[in-house]
Formats: sequence, structure tokens, C-alpha cells
Amino acid sequence: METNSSGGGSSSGSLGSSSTMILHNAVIVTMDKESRVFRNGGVFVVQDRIKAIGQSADILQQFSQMADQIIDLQSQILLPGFVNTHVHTSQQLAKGIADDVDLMTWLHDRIWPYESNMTEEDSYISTLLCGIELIHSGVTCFAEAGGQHVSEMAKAVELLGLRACLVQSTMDCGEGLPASWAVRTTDDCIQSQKELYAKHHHAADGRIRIWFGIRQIMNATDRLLLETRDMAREFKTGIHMHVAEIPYENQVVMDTRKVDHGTVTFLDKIEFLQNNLLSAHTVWVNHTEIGLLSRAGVKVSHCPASAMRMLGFAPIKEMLHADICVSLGTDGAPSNNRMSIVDEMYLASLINKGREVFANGTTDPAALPAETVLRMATINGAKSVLWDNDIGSLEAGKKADMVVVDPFSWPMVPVHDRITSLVYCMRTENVVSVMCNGQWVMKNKKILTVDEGIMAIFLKNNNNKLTNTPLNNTMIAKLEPGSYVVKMVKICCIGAGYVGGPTMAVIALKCPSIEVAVVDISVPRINAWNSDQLPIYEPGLEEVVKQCRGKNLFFSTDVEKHVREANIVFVSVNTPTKTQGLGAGKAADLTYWESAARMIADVSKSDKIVVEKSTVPVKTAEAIEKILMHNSRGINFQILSNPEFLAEGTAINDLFKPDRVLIGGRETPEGMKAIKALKDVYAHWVPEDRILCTNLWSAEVSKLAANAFLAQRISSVNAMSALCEATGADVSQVSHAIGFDSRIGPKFLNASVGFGGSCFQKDILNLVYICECNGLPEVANYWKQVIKVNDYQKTRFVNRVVSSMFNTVSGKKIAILGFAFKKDTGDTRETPAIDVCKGLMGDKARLSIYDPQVPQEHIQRDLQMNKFDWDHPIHLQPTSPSTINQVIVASDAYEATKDSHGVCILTEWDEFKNLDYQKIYNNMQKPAFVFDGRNILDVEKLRKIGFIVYSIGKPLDKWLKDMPAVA
Ligand SMILES: NC(=O)c1ccc[n+]([C@@H]2O[C@H](COP(=O)([O-])OP(=O)(O)OC[C@H]3O[C@@H](n4cnc5c(N)ncnc54)[C@H](O)[C@@H]3O)[C@@H](O)[C@H]2O)c1
Repeated sequence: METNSSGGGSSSGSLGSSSTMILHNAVIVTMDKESRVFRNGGVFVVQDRIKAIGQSADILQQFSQMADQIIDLQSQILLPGFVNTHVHTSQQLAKGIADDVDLMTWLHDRIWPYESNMTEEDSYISTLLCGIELIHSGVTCFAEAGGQHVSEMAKAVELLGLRACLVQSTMDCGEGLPASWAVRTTDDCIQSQKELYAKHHHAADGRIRIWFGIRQIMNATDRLLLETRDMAREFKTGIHMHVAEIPYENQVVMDTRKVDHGTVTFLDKIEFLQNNLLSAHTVWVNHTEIGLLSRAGVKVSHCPASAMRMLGFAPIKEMLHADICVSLGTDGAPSNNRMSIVDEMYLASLINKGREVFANGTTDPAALPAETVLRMATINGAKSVLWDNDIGSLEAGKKADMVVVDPFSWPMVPVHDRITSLVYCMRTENVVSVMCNGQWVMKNKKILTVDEGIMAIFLKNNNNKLTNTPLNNTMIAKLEPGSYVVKMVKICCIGAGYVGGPTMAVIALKCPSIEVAVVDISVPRINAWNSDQLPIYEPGLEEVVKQCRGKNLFFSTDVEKHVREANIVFVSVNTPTKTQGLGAGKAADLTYWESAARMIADVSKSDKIVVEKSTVPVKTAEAIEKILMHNSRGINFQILSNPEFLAEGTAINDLFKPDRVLIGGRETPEGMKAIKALKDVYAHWVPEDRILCTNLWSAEVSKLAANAFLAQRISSVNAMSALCEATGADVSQVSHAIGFDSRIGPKFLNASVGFGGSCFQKDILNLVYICECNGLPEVANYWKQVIKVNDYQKTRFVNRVVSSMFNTVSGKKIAILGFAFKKDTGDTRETPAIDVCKGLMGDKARLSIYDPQVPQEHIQRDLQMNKFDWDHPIHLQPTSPSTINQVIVASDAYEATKDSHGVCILTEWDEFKNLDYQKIYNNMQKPAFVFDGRNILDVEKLRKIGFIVYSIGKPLDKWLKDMPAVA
């Protein structure tokens, strides 16, 4: 404890923390009613309050005996702590993300996406960082303008040791709101603020007060306004609101709320104006409205830097003349970049002098004199935050919120007039020590409450992890886990199908800071995505969706809105095979893609990256680019090809750990930037060396080539299966043997009844067509053969069934186990089961079908649909009013097989391996046949039971050998 002599020997470098303390030998600028200045003044502080203030000699004489500590301020200036009456602490981490843009872009495209993505941790760190900057500029009290995660903000304020009026960002309506905000109702807004009030009002030794917020009139219903007004009255607290910021706001109010001028006129009309309203900015007000504000005792926060950046000249001189209490605010970091109230004082004075020329045609250097500005930053600030009983001036009985300014460094020396020097010369660096509530929060430029060193290391480390990439109008901050800076990317995916749904769900899961909206024209499909019964079955999908839905993953039919708001638009719509006209039966039908592209061009108001997710013919990107460019109205679109390689049934695993992600784009600087932006999204979880970047055409061809190669492998092994059956070889042994060759590899070598799914056939047909169009008939024929073998395999299977059963299945009951095109999916598109069933029905069989994931109506629909109709959006597919009499759908395998003559295994569901085949056999007609189209059953075991078994590509049963040839 320092107990220096009353002669004042201690240096300012030895400030300490005591419950009683004298600060003396200071120039004290009190900002009290008489504007007293003590040239050699002293204060006696007891705990959190100023006990006495006066001449140094008097204070020392009277209180030295009682003081734990006596500090000689060596002629430095002692001021009341500054009050910053409008600051967004949540926005500190967004410094620099919205420079040089208009207010609506600033708000809708930059700040809201940023804020709506903030985590609690982000808010905490952001407030700490903002607080550090505020303290360095001498702020001891601030009014939060409306931010995210108020509880975290309060935690930071408590740690910083500052005084604050905290407000939650509150909006219950309006254009352009991020989806997670748009769902908030008026009741939610009111309720959450009441809860915050109950939790934090008067917290941190009374340093925290909770106010109520209205973000701005365009995002507030009348009910919210009125209930906020009444609630603030009842709770005896203030309301913080952005008011009359831009002419557009006034125009919207005039148009929608039927008043003859802007926001202030309307607020007066509904009796919202009252003396606890802190009206931020208040730039676009006319003479009458100034009168209304004055009469109601409304306080105005003038934020000169941000006004000059985006809003305009506020009539501050006129407001002051009308006796309105005007104070100063910095606004948030993205509207100002400097969180220094010292800078704001300087700017306020200059801007309002400069405005005189603009407003009255002549200069007026006396407009906003230095003392007025200093009042705005101190006592007016205190009045604005309804705390002037305690702070804003240095007076006995008030709280010890004080700032020590060193006037002896270069910016301020020589000091002729202390007041003007404080406003016109002082820089933030002149603020050396800050006390709030009787506690030093900064001494000799070192903040005591938060470790600045650790914060600096933290930021440096995170900065190193940042690679800021300008993404058209938005900055994407790519960061490693653990960083607190948030991204502001909005993704929209058109098409909520097997690809769009799971892909976007995984992006949302892996990138919590990205907002993902999946949109579709099909209302039932979107409803299902929003329900407990997802429209598609994929192992693991439900868990992923449940974790993100409503947080950063949204399913919606409001296609245009989400496309308009997105930075990146994925297109994952159907690309079926054409059924009519040029290229019918082969070429891809791009109707849905084209209409999506035209819609994107129509609704876009900002630059976008458009990503081909659907499988498309090569050169589609060029066509889409043309559509977008010719309809763009100056908007820049970058097209990327990002084909999806997921396999249904293992989609979530494939998306979590993809073999590779392929991104193709234009090889221009803009194209490369777009590739980088998409790469940054995947880089959240995919190792960099697995993200392959190519030109557009390579990416498009690669997808078709990959599917063609995969399908070709199946057709190759299936072709071998026919030869095995003819020769007595076993296709499983052959596959095993050739799979050992490392050049061939063991995967995808299972013989079966044929490949299915929405892609293989369609993509190969498409490839064939492209080859033909490019004058490559030999190449086209080569790939055509892959489909022919697939069709042959299905026909061969049907023939085997029929010929085995005495060459007729007419009237016989055949059980079909499995209808999906593969296990672990409910997808039946192009499933071989359709062709097999149709083949058997052609021979008048009665079918009893069971599949664990395919409902009855799908089976009935699929068996009646024309080829290729299936790949159109569900609502455009022909409905099937009738049911096929030959088909019944069973609820389990035992029901399906009861009384049947034969069983066909058409999908490799695991449950079919473990059925009680003895029981099945007992309940079947004899001789009982099993036709294993997937080679999953133990043939020998079944034969022992008594079954006659056909298993693709395996040595034939004696019974079958005697039957006629089937190929
Ligand atoms: N299913 C797969 O395994 C897979 C794998 C890789 C690639 N692909 C390709 O991805 C694309 C989509 O396949 P999918 O299986 O998801 O198809 P899908 O039929 O399941 O989904 C497509 C969705 O797009 C919607 N849609 C169509 N036009 C629209 C429009 N203008 N606006 C909004 N929504 C629209 C449809 O209503 C449908 O819900 C296809 O090109 C396909 O070839 C599929």
C-alpha cells in the first residue's frame, strides 16, 4: 500500500487500488453544472464514490489521514469517464467487413449474416475486444446498441470492469432477416428481454443495466413498439433504438405507416417518444420532428464517423438549440473502424462546423464549440443513459468514474486552453489511466482487468489462421476450429432431393457459421424435411438434420428469397433423360436446370457463385453462364461445377469422408476466387489434398466418366457371371481372384441382377449422346454396350425364373424380397426390381413384394410408370390412380413368401441374410425355389433345407442344369 507524504512524492506510475484514495495535483475538469475546473485539484475517493473534490491543498489537508493511498497526478488532467452512448460490442469481430457499401447492403448482406451466425463465445470475445478499445479511449460507461448473446456480453462487461446499459438486438418483422431471426415473434422478443432484465439488471455491483431494444422501425411491428414502450416504463429502464438513419427509412415509414414524414413523426403519433428513449443517429429529422423530440425529452446519440460514412449530416446544432440532450457514440466497428470516443469528439466538432457551409452557405466556427463537445462525451452521455445521478461529472457523491489524460506528449503540447486541447488535440494515446466504480481498469496504458497480452496472442494466432478472400460483395473469413471470427456465407441449394438434402445437411453440420437453406418447388418434400419423417432414408441422415435444422439449416419453399440472399447457390435439380424430341431416350433434359438458372438471374440483387451439383452434360456450364449473363443486369455470376460422388445408402459417410471433392471453374482471376471460396467451405472438414480443382469441362466430364467406369465394372462382372454359369465357374471366386490384382482392386466386383439407381443409366445415355454429337460413334457404341449388358442381365434373371419353374409362372405366387435399387436406401429409381417384376408379370405371375424401406404406393407407382418419367419432380410425375391387381405388398418377408412358389432376392438388405429359411421353406409351395439376384445367401445351406437355388454366376443346381437355355 502506498502512503506517500502529502507533498505528493509518488509518481503516476505507482497508481494502486485502495478503498480510500486521494488523487491530487491534477487539472480537474469536472463537467459539473458550473463547469468548474480546478487547476491544482484533488479528489478523495472512498470505495466506489467521490467523497470530496476541490483544491489539492484542501483535499490533502482534510483527508490525508484517512487515505489508504495518495497519488500525485503531476498536473495531468482528470476528467469524468467518457460515456459512449451507441456502440455495438457484438460487431467488434466484424471490423472491416463492410467498408464502403451503402446501408442496406451493409445491413442485409454483411452485418446481419455475421451477427446471426455469432456463437455465445463470439459475443464474449467480441465484447472483450471492444471493451479494450473503449477503455483505451477513456470510456467508462457505454450503451450497447443491440447485440447478440447478452448474457455473454454481460460476462465480458463484468470482467472488463466497465459500466454498461446492455440491449438485445430486437426485431420481429421486416425484409431480409436471416432465417434464424425471422422466426422470432413479438412475444419471443418481449419475453427474452424480460428474462435478460431479471437475470442481469444491476449485476456486476450495479454496473450493468438492462435496457430494451428496438433495432429499427423497419424491423418492428407496432405491437413490439408499444409493448416495449410500456415495458420500459414499468421496469423503469431505457429504450435504445436506431432512428431516422437514412431517407429510405423515412420513405418506408411514410408508405407503410401513413404519416407525412418519417420515423420520428410516426413514433410521436403512437406516443413512443419519451424521456427514456435513446435515439441513435437521428439524422433525417425535420424542424417539426426536432420539436417533438425536444418536448418528449428524447436523448440523441450522435455518431459522427458512422454518420459520415453512410448516413449524412444530422442537425446536431439545431437539436442542441432545441435543448435536446445530444451525446456521442462510436457506433460499431464495421461502421467506424475506430472505437475511440476521443476521435468522435474531434470529428463531431469538425463535421458540424463543416455542415454549416452545406446547410447555410456560410461557415460557422462557433458551431459545436469544444466545451459543448466535451459535455456531449461526458455529462450528456450520462443523461442519455439515465445515469447522470451517478456519473458524467466529477462531483462529491458521484461514482468514481474518471480518466487521467497526459497532456505532455506530442499531440497535446503546448496546452493553451485545456478544454479545446482536449477536444481538438487529444489523441487516444493521451488517455493513460481509467477508473470505473472506484477501481482502476487501466493504469499507465495497461489494462488491468483483461490480459491484453494474451488477447493479442489470441488474435495474432487467429489472424494467422485467417485467409480473407473477397467473395464478390462479401468477405469470407476462412478459419480453423477454435477461432472466434465468424463467417458470413449464406448457401442456398435448389433441389431438396437425394443429393441436395444430405449434402447441405452435412455442410451445415460441418460449418456451423454458414447458413444453409435448401429450397424446392415440391411442398410435400419440404414439409417432410421439416418433419420427423424425412423424405428420404439414409443411415445417419436423421441425426445430422436434427442437429442443425432450425439453427443453420433450413428447408423452405421460398425459393426466390433464399436464392436472393445467398452468396453461393447450388443447383441440384433433376436432370432426367429426354423423353421427346431431339436426343429422346439419351440426351439430358435440362428443363429444370434452365428454369432454375433463369430464376437465379431474375431474383439476384448481388453477385453469386452458382454451383452445378446436378449431373449435367459437358458444356452445360457454358449454357448456364449464357443464361445468367444475358439476364444479369450487371450482377456477376461465377459458375462452378461441383459434381456429387456420394452413393445412396452410404451418403452420410461418403460426405463426411469423401474420396475427393471436385471443383471445376473458369481459369480467370474471378473464376479462381470462386473456386477458392467453395474450397474454403469444404476445407472445414475435407483435407486439402482431397479437394481437386480443375477447369469446368474436366469436372463435368469427370462425373460422367466416373459413373460410366463404375457401371462398366458392374456390367463386366455380370457378363462374366453368364459365362461362369455356362462353364461351371463361380463368379465369386473369379472376382476374388482378379480383385487381388492391385491394378484391378477388389471393390465393385459383385455380380448381381443388374445395376440401378438414378444415375448410372442416365449418365451413360447422356455420355453416349454427347459422343454421338461430337462425331465419336465408336466411343458411343462402346459405352452403349454397358447398358445393353445390364438389360441382358435382368432379362436373363427373369428367364431363369420362368424356365426353372417349368417354363411358366402364370398364376404362381412369386415373392420379391427387396425393391430398392440397393440396400440402405428407399430409392427405387431405375431399380432392377422394376424390370424383373414387369418381366414376371408379363408371364402372368402374381407378385408379393416386401422391402423394408419402400412403401406400397411407391411400388405400385413404379410398376406403372413409363420409362424415364420417374426422374421428374414428384408433382409432375403421372399419378397412379389404380393399383395393379397382380401385385400385393407385404409387411414382412415371411408374409411375402407364404404360399409362394419361388422367392427372388432383388436387394441385398442385411435382414434377408438372416431370415429363418427353414420356416419360409415350410410355408412355401413345393418344389420351393430361391433366386438370389444379389448373391447374399448361403446356397449350400438352402439346398440342404430343400430349396432349389439359383444364385447369379454360381455353379447351377442340378435341377436348373436340365432346364432349357435361358440367355
Ligand atoms: N441420387 C444420387 O445418388 C446422385 C448422386 C450424384 C449426382 N446426382 C445428380 O444430382 C441431381 C439431383 O439428383 P437427386 O437424386 O437429388 O434428385 P431428386 O429428384 O431426389 O431431387 C431433385 C429435386 O429438385 C427439385 N426441383 C426441380 N426443379 C426445381 C426448381 N426449378 N426449383 C426448385 N426445386 C426444383 C425437385 O422437386 C426435386 O425435389 C441429378 O442431376 C442427379 O443426376 C444424383
